[in-house]
Amino acid sequence: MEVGFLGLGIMGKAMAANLLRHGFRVTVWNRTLSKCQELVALGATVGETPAAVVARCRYTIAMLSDPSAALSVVFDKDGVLEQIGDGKGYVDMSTVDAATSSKISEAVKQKGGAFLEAPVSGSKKPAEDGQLVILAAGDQALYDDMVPAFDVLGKKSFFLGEIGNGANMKLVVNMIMGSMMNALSEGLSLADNSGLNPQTLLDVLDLGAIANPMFKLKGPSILKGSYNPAFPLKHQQKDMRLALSLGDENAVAMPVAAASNEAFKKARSLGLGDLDFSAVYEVIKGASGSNQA
Ligand SMILES: NC(=O)C1=CN([C@@H]2O[C@H](COP(=O)(O)OP(=O)(O)OC[C@H]3O[C@@H](n4cnc5c(N)ncnc54)[C@H](OP(=O)(O)O)[C@@H]3O)[C@@H](O)[C@H]2O)C=CC1
Ligand SMILES: O=CCCC(=O)O
Repeated sequence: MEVGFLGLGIMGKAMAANLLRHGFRVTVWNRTLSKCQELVALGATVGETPAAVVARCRYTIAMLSDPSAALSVVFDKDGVLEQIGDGKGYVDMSTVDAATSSKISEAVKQKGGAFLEAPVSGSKKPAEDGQLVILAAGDQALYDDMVPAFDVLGKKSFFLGEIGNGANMKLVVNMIMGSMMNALSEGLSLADNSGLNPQTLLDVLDLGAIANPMFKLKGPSILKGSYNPAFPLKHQQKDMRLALSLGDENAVAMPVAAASNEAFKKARSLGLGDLDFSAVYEVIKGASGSNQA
């Protein structure tokens, strides 16, 4: 199977490499074109523009930072829309809001193409290991065509029906995750400021009812002050913002998420946006005057 891949950031690079390892022929494009070279070394071909990739491939996947990037790659000059048409499918796996996804879907369909939104749960390591959870919605025939690729990229795919359901599911999941990261950070800070050993707190958490892979993975690196980005904080804040907007639309009160969003915004304002989202701990620690170095 031949696929195009647009966007070779933390996630896109790992996902495209995974497809290549599993025998897919992959044509890649990235805004910063030089980043394509690592994938060329693994056997990829480069398309000079999104349009060139779509012209070459029946199916094209995108993994881009945010709604503005997702729209730009489709609608701008040399974008996806210039070459999408009958018999071609476009699959956007970026985390965006339903309105962005619908706009892209309508435009692609108007040109005769098929569109699927398919954001993912899981970060850099699951992307490298093909262990993502895929939250697809939109064109069911395109979903069926993409199953071989989704089986390589993920451990489980959901088809959630109409456009917007995948985007919204992803935003709900990340809203919960962002709030949990804030709760963990407050807990670590409280333990530290109460004279407890934060590592012992992590050990206790890991044995109880709220044990989870995220606390287990991020807790120890937070205590080391190590925030090498797997999921950049600026993207987590974008997801909190989009989830809160979904809450506004549906009149759902989300005070916990709103407070968490403030902490992520503060972290961004302090220049922590490119670090891992667990760096929000630095804001919470700072606010409480932690004892920890
Ligand atoms: N990292 C993670 O753990 C996860 C991330 N996600 C979501 O996946 C998406 C990608 O995340 P991630 O790989 O971490 O992000 P990165 O910041 O590492 O990569 C972002 C990608 O988007 C491209 N891009 C940004 N702006 C534009 C633009 N205006 N036009 C064209 N391309 C653009 C970047 O190109 P360039 O290289 O030129 O800057 C890069 O390829 C996001 O929506 C994120 O929320 C979902 C699950 C997990
Ligand atoms: O959107 C990013 C999600 C990160 C994760 O699921 O670990």
